[in-house]
Amino acid sequence: MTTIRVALGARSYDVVIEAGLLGRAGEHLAPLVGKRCVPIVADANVAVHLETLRESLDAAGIASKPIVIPAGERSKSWATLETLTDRLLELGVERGDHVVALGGGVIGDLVGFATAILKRGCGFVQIPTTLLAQVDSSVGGKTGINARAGKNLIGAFHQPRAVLIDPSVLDTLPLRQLRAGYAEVVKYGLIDDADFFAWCEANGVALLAGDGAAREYAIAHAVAAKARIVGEDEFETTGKRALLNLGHTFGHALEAEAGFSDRLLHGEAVAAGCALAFGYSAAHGLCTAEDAVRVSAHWQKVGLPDSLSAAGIDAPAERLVDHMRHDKKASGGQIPFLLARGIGQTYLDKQVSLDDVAAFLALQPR
Ligand SMILES: NC(=O)c1ccc[n+]([C@@H]2O[C@H](COP(=O)([O-])OP(=O)(O)OC[C@H]3O[C@@H](n4cnc5c(N)ncnc54)[C@H](O)[C@@H]3O)[C@@H](O)[C@H]2O)c1
Ligand SMILES: O=C(O)C(=O)C[C@@H](O)[C@H](O)[C@H](O)COP(=O)(O)O
Ligand SMILES: [Zn+2]
Repeated sequence: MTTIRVALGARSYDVVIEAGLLGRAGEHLAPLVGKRCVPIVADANVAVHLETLRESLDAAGIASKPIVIPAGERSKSWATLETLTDRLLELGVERGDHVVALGGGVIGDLVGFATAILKRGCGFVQIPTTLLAQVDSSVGGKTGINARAGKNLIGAFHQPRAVLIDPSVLDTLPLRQLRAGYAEVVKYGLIDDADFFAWCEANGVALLAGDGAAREYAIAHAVAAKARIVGEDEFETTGKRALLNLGHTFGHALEAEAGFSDRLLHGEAVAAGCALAFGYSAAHGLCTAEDAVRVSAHWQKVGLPDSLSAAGIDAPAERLVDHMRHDKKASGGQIPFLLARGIGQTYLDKQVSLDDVAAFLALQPR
């Protein structure tokens, strides 16, 4: 068992990682929830894991109530948020209670936001069931839903009280989803850890093929990196946490263009976005062309998109740039971009001109 502390003063919590943990979740949750009934929010694709979790709570003498919402990105919406908060109110959830988010990043972001605003703040616990949620979204307290204008534009910082990660639940995750989550794993290497990127180059294929040791190593490494960065800049004010947004300004524009649908998953958009960020950096002499090629080559090797065309996006450059204007990092109309001086040397550049980004995007093959 690996335990990683997310150190945030009064909001600190542990992330526990262990194969088979779901079946022992009751023991871990008992000290938090006491004898209160636990609402568990999940989608239909994790029904088998919901059953294991409920049995484990039952064995610990804890009652639970499942709330099942539709799977997919479109559930990060006002409509689903309203249904969910109404249901939680019907169940009589109190501020001191803990709602469990059992699922991927969609469930985690939605439940996190619902509990941030329900009665002005209730407790929640993340039990992530996708690779993406295990290495990224379950940790750090970014919660929210999408707006018509773009991705994650409505939300709050609201930290979970605990995160329980059972890597063995990934056995039921479709390969496409595993790959998409892997993009956020590699992101940590690209940001500030060239050795970890090299580890991904050597072990990514095995990880995706089901190598349990590689999977567990990557999850623990990623969570430790995220805990460190979030611990330094919880509310994304100093620029440190913004590094976790590598590939996301491009990526969110691609997701918006795909209509937040299964046409392009978040992790796929992030992979293409990282390739574009490195491509842009190389085109401006910030990093070498070899670095950009290395990023693209890795995405190709593991079957992730490394370009607009590979992501299936043929939108004109101006429309992509229009999506970017809603970026939450914008300040005074200027959008900072995560660029790279090399692999593991990402930095926030506040001087990038959107005209220049549009010119770069216009040159990308459609
Ligand atoms: N809050 C953050 O810091 C943060 C970080 C990264 C991504 N995100 C958000 O996370 C979302 C993407 O999350 P995701 O990739 O987990 O997508 P997701 O939650 O839609 O899950 C992907 C699919 O896998 C299914 N599924 C989940 N676990 C499964 C399992 N064990 N077995 C079989 N099927 C399973 C789901 O039902 C869904 O169909 C995006 O909205 C993204 O913006 C948030
Ligand atoms: O935790 C963070 O900080 C991140 O940026 C992690 C990202 O992978 C994640 O997709 C996040 O939701 C993006 O946040 P946003 O504020 O750019 O929408
Ligand atoms: Zn992301």
